[in-house]
Amino acid sequence: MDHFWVVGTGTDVGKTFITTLMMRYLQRKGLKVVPYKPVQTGAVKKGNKTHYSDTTTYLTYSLQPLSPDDINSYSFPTPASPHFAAELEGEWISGAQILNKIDHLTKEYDVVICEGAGGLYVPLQPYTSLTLLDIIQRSKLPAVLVTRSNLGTINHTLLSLEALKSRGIELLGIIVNQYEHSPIEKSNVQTLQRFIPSIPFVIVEGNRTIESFDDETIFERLMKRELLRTSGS
Ligand SMILES: Nc1ncnc2c1ncn2[C@@H]1O[C@H](COP(=O)(O)OP(=O)(O)OP(=O)(O)O)[C@@H](O)[C@H]1O
Ligand SMILES: C[C@H](N)[C@H](N)CCCCCC(=O)O
Ligand SMILES: [Mg+2]
Repeated sequence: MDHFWVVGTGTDVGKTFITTLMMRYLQRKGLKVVPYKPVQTGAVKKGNKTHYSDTTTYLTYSLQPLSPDDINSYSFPTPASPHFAAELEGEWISGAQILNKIDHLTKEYDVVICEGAGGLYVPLQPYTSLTLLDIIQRSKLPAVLVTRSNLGTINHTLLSLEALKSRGIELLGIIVNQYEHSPIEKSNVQTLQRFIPSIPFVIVEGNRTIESFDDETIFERLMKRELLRTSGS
């Protein structure tokens, strides 16, 4: 079975939103799916409770039971780069631990969807050059890139694609998120398609709920055959 990363051109582009949509889409195909957020930062306080929006979103919207231990390795309260958020807590993010976890999960689930933290060149440790991109490369899994639709996305998207290509990371597709149908967004998508002619594009509209995508097959053309095969098919 293919497992893959959902990565972004930066933070807040919609990686969790898209991961959740793809999780539900594949769960509805009868596949046993786990979203895995290796490192999340930025605790959300509600009253005397603290939670993390990424894993809370997975748990809230999953159509299958999820074990909290399976969906995350590191959580740090400061909304900052993983290397700094970990340092503030006196913690150390181990790349080997993340890769071992992914290996374990791929043996337990039909599909593992790994979500990045921020963009690609995100440091994981305060005194080394280890980045999320290194981990993605070492995992040998392909990636879906989530990008914005508005002004600035052309450069951010092409730079991110260059980074993936330079590491030999297979690109499954590009998801243009929070699309609002403006002329500049239409031009942005056409321009990106001109620069990246052979890759599937999926346009995801903004201001919609997770459930509102349930009956859509927007990910059909993204999914390689292996992802759609359910047992016995
Ligand atoms: N297509 C969409 N429609 C409606 N809301 C969206 C959409 N995409 C993203 N959002 C909302 O925008 C916010 C940022 O999205 P999200 O949390 O998925 O970003 P992210 O890339 O995962 O960020 P991080 O780098 O922190 O992991 C969230 O509140 C999310 O629910
Ligand atoms: C806090 C935020 N929502 C993400 N969890 C982490 C973003 C890291 C960005 C690092 C950087 O590119 O400066
Ligand atoms: Mg997220």
